[in-house]
Amino acid sequence: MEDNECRDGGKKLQREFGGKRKYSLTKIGKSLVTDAEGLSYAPYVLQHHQDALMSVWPLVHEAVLDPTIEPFAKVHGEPAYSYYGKKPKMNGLMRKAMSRVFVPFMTSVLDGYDGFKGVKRLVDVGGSAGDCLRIILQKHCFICEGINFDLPEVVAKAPSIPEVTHIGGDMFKSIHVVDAIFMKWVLTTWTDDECKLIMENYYKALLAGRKLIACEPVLPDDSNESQRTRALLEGDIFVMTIYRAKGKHKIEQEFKQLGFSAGFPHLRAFISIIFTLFLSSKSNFSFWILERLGEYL
Ligand SMILES: C[S@@+](CC[C@H](N)C(=O)[O-])C[C@H]1O[C@@H](n2cnc3c(N)ncnc32)[C@H](O)[C@@H]1O
Repeated sequence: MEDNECRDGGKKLQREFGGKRKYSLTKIGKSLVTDAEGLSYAPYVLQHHQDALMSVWPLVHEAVLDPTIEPFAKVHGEPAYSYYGKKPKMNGLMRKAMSRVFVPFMTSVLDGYDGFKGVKRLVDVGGSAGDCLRIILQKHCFICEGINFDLPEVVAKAPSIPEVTHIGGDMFKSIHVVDAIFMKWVLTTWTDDECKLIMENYYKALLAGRKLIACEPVLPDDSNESQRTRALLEGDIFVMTIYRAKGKHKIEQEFKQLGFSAGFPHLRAFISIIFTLFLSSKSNFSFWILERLGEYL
């Protein structure tokens, strides 16, 4: 809560309660309390402050000086994805943390975007435990089958979800042929060359006229001091430190070039502002709808 808000709130309460000082939670404090939908930011805060992550931050400068250094792997001897896969407690906390982010995110996506129409088989690549897919299938009953595609060790622990098949694999090698590919928060952890490789595999897996729906954070062209830009850049630094030193957030033009180089000449961008991400800040996600050459209207 801003100082002014605190002072004004304090005065108001003193008036209302006959001069007696009363205390209440600030907006940020309230976000840590479980809401009516059973969600809270508390696991998100706890997840970001786990020892395994905190011990990596002091090495962030090394990754800036030399991007071949992976701070997480240097501290723990292996990359974050495989490390998390072996730690059920950490994985569980991350899932709880992410649910506070992806439930409002997916609700906002599905309220504002109708591009799933006509899709019968959908794959969520890097879908983790399949939670996003569950929300998509609940809203869009016309989708007959959802495939949650992630690393074998991740899907091995995924809970059973009606109409969802969990498939373990490697998106760098191949993925299943479907009507549409959904992907959220995946490209941002890979280099441009790796992103291109992933997207070329998607292109091969998609039949003519089908599409890739990519939901990724998009940086503004020019950096500024706004809370939104700061939150996006903070996400970029988080990825660099915890996941991949070479992974980076991109601006719109970079996404366009990437899609084009992987064979997707048509790109539509939908911008969604997700108010609830990163506590009080507004965060800007774009959905990049990449379509196969000339075959999709
Ligand atoms: C940042 S998480 C995003 C998870 C989910 N899409 C979301 O938005 O909450 C990236 C996901 O990609 C998965 N992943 C990493 N490497 C992969 C690979 N080679 N093939 C398939 N999935 C992979 C990770 O296991 C993880 O679940």
